Amino acid sequence: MKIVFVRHGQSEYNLENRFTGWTDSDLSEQGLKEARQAGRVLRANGYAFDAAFSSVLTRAIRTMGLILDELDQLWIPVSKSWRLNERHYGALQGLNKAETADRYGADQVLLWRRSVSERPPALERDDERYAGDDPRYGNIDGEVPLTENLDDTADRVLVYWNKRILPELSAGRKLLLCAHGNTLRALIRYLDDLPEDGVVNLNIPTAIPLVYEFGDDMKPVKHYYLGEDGPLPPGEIPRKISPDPAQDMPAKGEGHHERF
Ligand SMILES: O=C(O)[C@H](O)COP(=O)(O)O
Repeated sequence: MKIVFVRHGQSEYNLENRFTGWTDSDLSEQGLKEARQAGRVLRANGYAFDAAFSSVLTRAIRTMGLILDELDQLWIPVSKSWRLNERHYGALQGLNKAETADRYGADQVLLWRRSVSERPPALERDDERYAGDDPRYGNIDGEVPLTENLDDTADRVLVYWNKRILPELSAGRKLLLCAHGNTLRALIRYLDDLPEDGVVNLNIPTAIPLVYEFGDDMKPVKHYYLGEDGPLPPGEIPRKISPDPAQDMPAKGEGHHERF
């Protein structure tokens, strides 16, 4: 049983090095290319899907569409849920990451970005960035978040994983999930039972298909990133020039890859 995880291609906010979270920043030109390339990689490896899942944020939906287009599979059932949205970045949303580090210190910004328990300052409900009035969140059970840490994100992602994705996966359907850096970190932390320092050092590159294979007990047995010629050897993730410093961390920051 297999599921392919894909972080969306580079977004406009990624390009501008801004905290994004629930802001609906679309793919940049580069991100559009990356998403199509992810589709071509999957096609070159003979992948075809029975169903696909994404968040309700445009960058993930568009990435999913471009991948399915490359696979000539735009027709398969797709499901979108706010539960797969990026971690809510609170009042940091829209701010430049480097300027925020200058203002609050790099250590504080690293905690906001990578710790599992640290919540960024919360948004106020009267802030124009508050998502509560957005019709796409009309069916949310509970309140639209004002900020989240990685544990909060995991709580809502795992409800969807257990209720919607796991049953399809265990029925043998081949699935594609297009989501976000921190949504995928939260999910992978759970699937691989990563310790806290493992997840702090876990960075997910944009638009590189990450395959998870499961055994009959629905525990992951194997995972690997895909390149055009098949699974990439550990540590050989295509490194992209990214304006987002976290995506270009040296080997020390690639804890996840060491686990292959
Ligand atoms: O929401 C964001 O800003 C990005 O998608 C992920 O950002 P991070 O690397 O700062 O967590």
